[in-house]
Amino acid sequence: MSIRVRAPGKVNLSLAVGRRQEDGFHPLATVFQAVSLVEELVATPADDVTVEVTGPQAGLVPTDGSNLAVRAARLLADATGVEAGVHLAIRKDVPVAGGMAGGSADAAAALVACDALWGTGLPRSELARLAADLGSDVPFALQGGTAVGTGRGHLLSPVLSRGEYHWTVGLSPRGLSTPEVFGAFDALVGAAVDPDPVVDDALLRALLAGDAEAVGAALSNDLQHAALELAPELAETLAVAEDAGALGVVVSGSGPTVVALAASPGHAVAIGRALLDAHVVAGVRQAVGPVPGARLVAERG
Ligand SMILES: C[C@@](CO)(OP(=O)(O)O)[C@H](O)COP(=O)(O)OP(=O)(O)OC[C@H]1O[C@@H](n2ccc(N)nc2=O)[C@H](O)[C@@H]1O
Ligand SMILES: Nc1ncnc2c1ncn2[C@@H]1O[C@H](COP(=O)(O)OP(=O)(O)O)[C@@H](O)[C@H]1O
Repeated sequence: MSIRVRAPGKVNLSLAVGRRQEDGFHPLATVFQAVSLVEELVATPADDVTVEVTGPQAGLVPTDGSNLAVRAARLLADATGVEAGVHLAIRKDVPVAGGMAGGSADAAAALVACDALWGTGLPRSELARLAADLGSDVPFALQGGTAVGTGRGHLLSPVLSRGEYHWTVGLSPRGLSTPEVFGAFDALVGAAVDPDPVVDDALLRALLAGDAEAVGAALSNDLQHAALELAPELAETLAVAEDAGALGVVVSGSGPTVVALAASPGHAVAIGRALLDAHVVAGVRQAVGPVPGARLVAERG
C-alpha cells in the first residue's frame, strides 16, 4: 500500500506585517499564491514514523523528529488515536529556507497522505486545524490557489483570481531563517509599525481582473527591507530582474528567494537568462500559479 501526494510552494504577492505580539508572532495580512514548485511525498506503512528526503538540497533538511512532515504524521496519530507508523519519502522541489514554505508543503502533504493511509478520514476543516498547529503557512499549503491570510497567516479566505501568472524564481546560494528576518524587521521598524496590517485593495482588484501588469505593480513585502539587511546581495537580483522588464519583482516571504512576474512563459525564460548572465543567483526556475493545494495523486496496493 502506498499513497502519493503533491503539495505546492507559495509566493506572497503582498505581505503586510504588524507589530510583534506578546507570543512572539506578528499579525499578518498577506495574499498567498500557490505555485508549481511542488513537493512530492509517498507514504508507506512502517512500524515507526520515519522520513527520507531526496533532491539537490536534501542535505539541508533534518530527518529526525524535527522534520515538519514527521511532526505532522505524529500530530495526526495523536489527534486520532492511531498507533500505526509510516515511512515518508519526500522529493523536494521547493527551495529550502527560501521563503516559499517547502517545509510547510511537506507537513500538509504528510497530513493528507497519512489521513488516507490510516483511513482516519478527517474533514478538511479538521486537517486545517492540525495544520495551523504545525506552522503559520501550513494551512495555505493544504488549501492552495490564491488566498488572503490573516492572524499569523493561518486564517484563510479564498481570493477570486483570473488567469495564470508566470514567474521566474531566482534562487539564492544560502537560506534565511524566518525568525531572524522577523527579528531584523522588529529592529528596523520597532514600535513605529501599524498594529493592524491590511491587504492592499489594488492587488485584489488586479487579481479579480486577471491584469498581470497591475498585479506586478502591486507586489509588496514588508519583510523585504529586513531580508535585504541580512542578504544585501539581493538588491542586485531585484535590479537585474527589473531591468529585464519584469512586471514586478519581490522577495518571497522572509526570503531570500526572489520572484519576478513575467508577461509570458517566454518572458520568464528571458528574465531567468538575465539573472544567470549577471551571476546574481545560484540558479533559476520557472513556475506558474495559482495551482491546487495538497492533494492525493495516486493510491497503490
Ligand atoms: C514569513 C512567512 C510569510 O508567509 O513565510 P516564509 O518566509 O517562512 O515562507 C510566514 O509567515 C512564516 O510562516 P512559517 O514558516 O510557517 O512560520 P512558523 O513556523 O509559524 O513560525 C516561525 C517563526 O517565525 C516568526 N513568525 C511567524 C509567523 C508570524 N505571523 N509571525 C512571526 O513572527 C516567529 O518568530 C516564529 O517563531
Ligand atoms: N520537511 C522539511 N522541509 C524543509 N525544511 C524543513 C523540513 N522540516 C523542517 N525543516 C526546517 O525548516 C527550515 C525552514 O523551512 P522551509 O519551509 O524550507 O523555509 P521557509 O520557512 O523559508 O519557507 C529549514 O531550514 C529546515 O531546517
